Amino acid sequence: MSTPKAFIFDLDGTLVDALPDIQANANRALESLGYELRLSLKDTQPHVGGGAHKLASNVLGLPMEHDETMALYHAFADIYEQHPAEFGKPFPGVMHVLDTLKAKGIPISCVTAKPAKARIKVLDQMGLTPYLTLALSPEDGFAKKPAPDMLYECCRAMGVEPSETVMVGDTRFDVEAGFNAGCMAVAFAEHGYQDVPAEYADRVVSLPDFTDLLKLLDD
Ligand SMILES: O=C(O)COP(=O)(O)O
Repeated sequence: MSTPKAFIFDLDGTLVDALPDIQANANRALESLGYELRLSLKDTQPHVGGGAHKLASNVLGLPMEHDETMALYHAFADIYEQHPAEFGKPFPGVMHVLDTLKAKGIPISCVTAKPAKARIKVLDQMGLTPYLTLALSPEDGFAKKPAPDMLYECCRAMGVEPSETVMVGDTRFDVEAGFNAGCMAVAFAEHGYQDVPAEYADRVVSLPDFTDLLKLLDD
């Protein structure tokens, strides 16, 4: 494999351990709407990666377009903006990887299902914004992962082709988005919230340690 010219990272479960913030904010949103239901970390984990609207639908067991789903989605997004990084932090190795890529002049972008305003605050508060050429959420006007649209836009902004770019994620949405975009490789962060989808196991670069990503670079 030739040396990648750019990297695109998923946010939650890949760059940032956001699960405790997602849990806390989902519970605040449920409480604000009068539900008695509360989520444990374990309850919350399977719902990360598909975005806040899908999380609301899954948690309530109601269709996406249902009024209660919409109300929980909007409450969650608003509350997340007020509490973007109470517990979460970058995973071990993330800052080293970003510093190394930056020092080598390799551009980096971020594509997430997270609501846009929450994403901006999370990236700011965790000190990640200065590393990124571009960060996008579906609310910015793009189809959700696994559609490749946000990845294409990031490649345009970074001045590279998808075939010169590595996608790094921790869910099926990320893996499929990377392959749908025609990325040169898809890397899977094992510190994230899901196991690598079995049918992709032999096609992804697995990262037991996040800094293994740097092995894709020439010295
Ligand atoms: O489900 C979420 O909000 C997180 O999405 P992400 O894994 O694409 O960052």
